[in-house]
Order: sequence, then C-alpha cells, then structure tokens
Amino acid sequence: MADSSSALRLEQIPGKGRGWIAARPIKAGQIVLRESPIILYSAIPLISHSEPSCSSFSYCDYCFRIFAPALPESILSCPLCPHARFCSENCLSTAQKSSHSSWVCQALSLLRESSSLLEQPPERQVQARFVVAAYNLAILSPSDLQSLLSLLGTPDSTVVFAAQFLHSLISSLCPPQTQLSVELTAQLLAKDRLNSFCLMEPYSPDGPQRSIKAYAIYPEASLFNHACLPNACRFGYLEGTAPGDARNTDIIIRTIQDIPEGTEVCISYFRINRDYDTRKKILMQDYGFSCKCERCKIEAHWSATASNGDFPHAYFLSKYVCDRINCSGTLAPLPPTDHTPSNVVECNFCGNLKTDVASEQALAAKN
Ligand SMILES: C[S@@+](CC[C@H](N)C(=O)[O-])C[C@H]1O[C@@H](n2cnc3c(N)ncnc32)[C@H](O)[C@@H]1O
Repeated sequence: MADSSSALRLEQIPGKGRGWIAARPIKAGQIVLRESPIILYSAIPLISHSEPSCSSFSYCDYCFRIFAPALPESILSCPLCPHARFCSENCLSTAQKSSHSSWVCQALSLLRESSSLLEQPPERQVQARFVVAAYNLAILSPSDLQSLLSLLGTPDSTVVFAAQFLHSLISSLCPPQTQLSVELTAQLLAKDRLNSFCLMEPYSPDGPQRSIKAYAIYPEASLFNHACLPNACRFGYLEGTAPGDARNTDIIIRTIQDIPEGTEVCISYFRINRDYDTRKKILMQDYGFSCKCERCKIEAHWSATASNGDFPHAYFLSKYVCDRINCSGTLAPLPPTDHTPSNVVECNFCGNLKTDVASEQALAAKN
C-alpha cells in the first residue's frame, strides 16, 4: 500500500502527536508515500435540492474521472439503481464488489427517498454517504475499519447529534449485516472530519472555484503533520494517469526539498500562500490546533507598514507557489532519476510543468 517503509518512520513529535520522520536523507522530488484510499465517497448531497449543483461535471462513481462528453453511450448504470454510473465495465464490476456493494446500493436508494433526510442540511446528506461507506467497510474489511479508528479525532456534540440521527435512520431503513453502535458511528464521523482529503475538480484558468468531487481517507497519509512552510506536498492524478502502477485515486506524497535524516516530513493542509490570520483560523476551526511553526512565529508579529513591505518567506513562496492564474498550487521537483535531481517542477494543483531555471529567472526578474 505505502512506499514509506524505507524513507519514513513514525515517531511521537512533542506537541503534535504522531508524525513521519525521514529515516534517511531524502532527495527533493522523491516519492515518500503512495497509498490507496480505504474510503472514497462522493461530496455531492444525496438528495438534490432546488438550487443547481455547484458542479458542472458528472463523473464515474468508482474512479471519479469526469465522463467524456463525446461518449455518453459508454456510461454504464448500476443494474439495480439509476443513480450510480460508471465509466467502464471494470469500474462497475470493481464497485459492485466494494464501494457500491448491493447493501450500499440499497441503503443509498432508501436514504434518497427519506423525507427526514431531505429536511436535513446538505452536509448531513454527505455525512450519510460517509456513514454508509464506513458501515460497508466494517462489513467488507474489518482491518481497514480498525485503521480508520486508529486515526486522531474525538466526537463533539455536533458529531454525536449527526451520529444519532444517521445511525437510527440507516438502522431502520437498511440495517447492515453487522452490529454497529451509535458510539462507533460518532467515532467514525469524528475521524472523517479530521482526516479526510478532498479530491477536487480539475483546474481551469478561467473557471469558477473548483468544487470538491469526493472525500478520501488514506490512513498513512493522515499521519503527516502540518507545516506552513512544508517540505513535502500531496499529488493526485484523478483525471490523468498516475505514475507507475498507482491508481488515479491514490495519494502520492513527494518532497519539495532535500530533507536530512531525522527531520520531520510535513505537508501543508491547504494552499501555502494564505496569510497568517486565515491559516490560524482554518487550523483552529478544522484541525483544533494552534500552529507554532517558524513561519507563524515571524508572521504573527509582522506588519507591512512597519517592515517596509518586505514580506517574510517571500523567496520560499515565489519559488514553490504556482503563479498560473486561479492556481496557487505547490511546486515540487519531479522524482530524481538515477539519483540525479530533476530540474523540472510540477504543480500539485494544475499539473503544470516548468523548469526550475525558469522559476529562478522569474524570481530574479521580479526582484
Ligand atoms: C491529520 S492529524 C496528523 C497526525 C496526528 N499527529 C496523529 O497523531 O495522528 C492532524 C492533527 O495532528 C496535530 N498536528 C498536526 N500538525 C500540527 C502542528 N503543526 N502543530 C501542532 N499539532 C499538529 C493536530 O492535533 C491535528 O489535529
């Protein structure tokens, strides 16, 4: 599942819980983790409301690739329900054995007809998709359920309310073939809230903000801690072809700089060009911690007027933030070949490739 065994080791990091440490020196661009999701579910509310969906695309319910508009006849529907559609025989048959099992198909169909779920906010309907996916995991792969439960995340009152509602609804409509309690449901929802990764619609320079297509849980990737100036970043190849034998829904974590042995390997949980106040707010609201990294320490006391506009970390941001319009992804070198570092950097949002020389020149021209 993961490539981390030789490059990374898990340790307790003071003040942060568990985290990944470089087990040996790691070169810039190296892949340190490649992992498939144990849970992957659509971010679209189950029951459509009157307002139009923010997404203009429709996609396969297994691999989440956008359907080719020129080939509508190639789209396959689930034989048991009209809602789940697949881009190939392979996706359909694999989904029937996993994420769209007959129990999932029946549970989602019954939930769609539930008037009490219709009265709930769209977020609850997305949570319903997660709970169905998690119960399905409990039925099909108890060891993956244990991996999910081993992640950080403690239920609070909102999660407990959602768990009570969804557990009771699903148990009455379509009970899973295994005993799953309200308490377990609350635990699962709390893990999902803290650890799920968003899979986004493709980049477009002139399009609206990208919508979230799906949420995925990757237990090993969830153990990366956050840094506001990260030394690694996440890649995904949802629409394209993932490198090597990876699947398009796999997560790939690649280093953006050389990392000495013993150093913690961190990713940023969001775009790195956000300002201090925004980062502080997101980290507290969504992840429940206050970041004490070097960048935050400096920016907490930085003022544009007092500092003559000389923004701290300007060099890092110019070098590693993609400058394409509507992008701001993170740039990381391609993996080294035969221990030779690559001078081509790839953006983890828009996929743009450019030589590092060009980015150095762009930086020099700016200064
Ligand atoms: C996705 S988990 C990362 C793995 C986690 N450390 C663990 O032990 O499972 C996110 C949580 O890790 C902790 N964390 C991550 N980055 C941190 C940082 N820069 N400072 C403090 N805590 C951090 C916070 O508790 C956060 O809610």
